Amino acid sequence: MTLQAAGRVRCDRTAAWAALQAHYDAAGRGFDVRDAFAADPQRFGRFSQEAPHVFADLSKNRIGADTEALLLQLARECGLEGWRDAMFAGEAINHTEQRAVMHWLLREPAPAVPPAAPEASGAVAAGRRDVHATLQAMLDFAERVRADDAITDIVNIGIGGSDLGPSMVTKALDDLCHPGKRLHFVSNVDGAELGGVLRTLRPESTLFLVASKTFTTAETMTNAHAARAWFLARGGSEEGLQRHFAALTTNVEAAAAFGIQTTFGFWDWVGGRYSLWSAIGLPIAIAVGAEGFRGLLAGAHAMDEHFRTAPLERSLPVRLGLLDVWYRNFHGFATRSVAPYSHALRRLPAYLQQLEMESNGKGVDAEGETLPFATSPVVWGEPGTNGQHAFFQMIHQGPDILPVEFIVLREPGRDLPEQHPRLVANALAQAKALMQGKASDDGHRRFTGNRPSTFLVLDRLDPPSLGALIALYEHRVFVSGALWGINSFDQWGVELGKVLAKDLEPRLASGNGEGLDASTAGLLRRLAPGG
Ligand SMILES: O=P(O)(O)OC[C@H]1O[C@](O)(CO)[C@@H](O)[C@@H]1O
Repeated sequence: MTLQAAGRVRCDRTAAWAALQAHYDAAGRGFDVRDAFAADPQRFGRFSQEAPHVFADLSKNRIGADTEALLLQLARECGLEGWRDAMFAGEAINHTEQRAVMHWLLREPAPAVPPAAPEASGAVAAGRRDVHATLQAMLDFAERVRADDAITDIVNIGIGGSDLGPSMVTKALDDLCHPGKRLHFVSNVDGAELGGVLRTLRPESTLFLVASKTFTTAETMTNAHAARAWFLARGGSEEGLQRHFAALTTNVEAAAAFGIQTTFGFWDWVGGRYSLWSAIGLPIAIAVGAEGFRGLLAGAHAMDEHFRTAPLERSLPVRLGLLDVWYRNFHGFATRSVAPYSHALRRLPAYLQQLEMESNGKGVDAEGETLPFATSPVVWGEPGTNGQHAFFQMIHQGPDILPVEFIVLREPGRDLPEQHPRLVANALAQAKALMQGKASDDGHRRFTGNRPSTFLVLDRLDPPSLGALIALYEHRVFVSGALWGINSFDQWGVELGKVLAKDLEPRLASGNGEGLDASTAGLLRRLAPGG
């Protein structure tokens, strides 16, 4: 599909792009957030945004009203609204794989269709028919596992999108998790991970979930076969396998060939990194129950509706996505640090790394033409306050500008709530210090300030708020990807390494480097037994 046929215009081919460059040269480069606050008493209100379950303060960023107006013009000239509507209409916007992009459909409440929803296309109508029956079957299964005292350990075997979402969410909702179920997530093909988990388990009290959209991913299949061998070697029977293994996949035939009959399916229109809302979310449903899982979906749906219906200038995913474009393409900021001030959200940065960098880490536009500008920032981070005692030195005083995104909960979690004010005060203090800086004659003690940050606030970390937060990030990635003119929904960049690993693995035994480059051949010899 050409960009033009899709009603899209690549950002650098718009009038707004040139206007933004001129605006950057004239005012953006030298923009000082402190001066902007002094000049505009309404700045906090102007640059904050309510969205379902999430409040965002963008006011400490290097943007003025004129910047945002131009960015919004850019979004309109790029055809963002049409592209967003195409996703919600079930068009095959993932054109390199000929697939619709409908993770949002998994979150629609059953059976109602939102009254203002656009006319359903074939893909949407078909999806609606399947989604709720599958969801109900999966939630019933989750409730049965929750009620089964004989099952104490659930092992999710999956990688990438079949691991990061459920792993992040179950940790985030730990306060609500079933106290009698231990969840384990095994992703790495390094046997140390599965081996370490298996050492703590008994086959009769363990449920393995083999989570793989394709059911072909080498790491997952290797670990699944090893888990099955472990189960059988410890007295488990082939019939027992049926009670102790379930598959979460779009490839039901491959799961059956593996010997698993209990399979919860999903569809090719759910991208791996967008799949925690599908059967891939089964570990979440076991942990927090059907009601909790439905709460997660409801929160995400509320954010979907916000994204689908809010005017661009009041849409939080749009405002954040535009800020990303402004920072990446005009200021040249190469990274965004994510700092959740919440131990429960400690895996959010890892989750976002896949969501953002696998979606928008592309160097060509939708037509395959090499892009003359940068795309996804490097997303990284650690929970606060830990990051403060590690890399915040560089964020405060290093020569690079590293925008930070703080995520803060108004209400404390279950444990030691009296420590919560200290946690929140630290987040506020970091954001303030970054912006304000500190004058000093001693360069070592000087803080230049004017260092940008965004502050996201959730009232509490419950399933709806978390669902909304994740959907917010999904749509924000959609926005910047739409402007960059790329396909945010494929991931061809992971393929080459997979193919080469297949060739190299058998060579490791002998160290045979024939036909390889000198470096790889040398390393092979060094890594071969006795090398
Ligand atoms: O769920 P699957 O098919 O095992 O894939 C796992 C992951 O591998 C990738 O295809 C590539 O790393 C991801 O996009 C995906 O989430």
